[in-house]
Amino acid sequence: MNEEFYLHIYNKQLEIEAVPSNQEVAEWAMNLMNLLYPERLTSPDYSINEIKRLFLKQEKELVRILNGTKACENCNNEAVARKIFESIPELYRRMNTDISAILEGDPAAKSEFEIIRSYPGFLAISLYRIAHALLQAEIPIVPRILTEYAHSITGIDIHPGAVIGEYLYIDHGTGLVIGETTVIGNYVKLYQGVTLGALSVEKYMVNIKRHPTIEDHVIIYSGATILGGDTVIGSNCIIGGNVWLTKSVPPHSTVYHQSAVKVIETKQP
Ligand SMILES: CC(=O)SCCNC(=O)CCNC(=O)[C@H](O)C(C)(C)COP(=O)(O)OP(=O)(O)OC[C@H]1O[C@@H](n2cnc3c(N)ncnc32)[C@H](O)[C@@H]1OP(=O)(O)O
Repeated sequence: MNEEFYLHIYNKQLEIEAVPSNQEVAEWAMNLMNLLYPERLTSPDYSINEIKRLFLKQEKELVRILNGTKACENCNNEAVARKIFESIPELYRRMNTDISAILEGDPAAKSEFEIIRSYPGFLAISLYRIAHALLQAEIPIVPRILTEYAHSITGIDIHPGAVIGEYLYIDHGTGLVIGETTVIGNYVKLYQGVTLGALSVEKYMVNIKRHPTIEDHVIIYSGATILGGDTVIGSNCIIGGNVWLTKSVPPHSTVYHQSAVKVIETKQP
């Protein structure tokens, strides 16, 4: 490597926005999850006072993260963190609706404990819900770091800008992508490989609704792709596996391809 290369890296350092490391952001969120769901820990036995102290510690840690985020240097970070933590009971209530949706919808789910401990869908939704609250408080960059952390450990990519109702059920979830301007109602079920995306992706579309709206009680089976900001999947629809949809669908519809698979028995020699 020559001097020019080292100089290039050195100069890049000077331009970098001060933002706490991705690891610090992820640790903060996972510690919050451990507090909200002590089922995630081995035999926790905190007193009520210790629980209060730990929540306060998390709030202060958020202030520290926000103070380290240069783009937000004029924000009142104490007030922002206070507001976020005041909304934690409501976030927790919403997360619990997601647990109920999984427990009631998935024949393989045996208990809340199992969902809290092992379901990637629940973890991804929970981290999205925290990130969405941070985004609503106009905190820069940190929400996206958080959902991309969730993406890296679960394979589920939910943009923090998506608006998602209660009782979201994600089963398996690997390869699920929910774009920035998606709107999802209540009691929606999503399976692995579903894409809620933009019809085409161009930079000028930055402030345009590019991703679909999914109304209440819709089931979208594995591998389905639903595209476009004007595409509305009406309530109580079932979208079959691998369906490719760029148009709206009226409520109570079932959408699936006709099977193109032919099974031809080959004669034994
Ligand atoms: C681990 C896990 O289990 S994760 C969950 C994975 N499972 C899924 O994602 C389920 C996906 N299910 C589907 O897509 C279903 O077909 C549904 C729910 C949309 C519709 O189900 P049904 O109304 O029962 O339709 P049915 O099974 O009778 O199919 C009717 C015909 O359409 C075909 N068909 C149905 N869905 C599809 C599809 N997604 N793609 C291609 N062909 C399909 C069937 O093969 C059948 O063809 P045939 O008449 O030539 O035999």
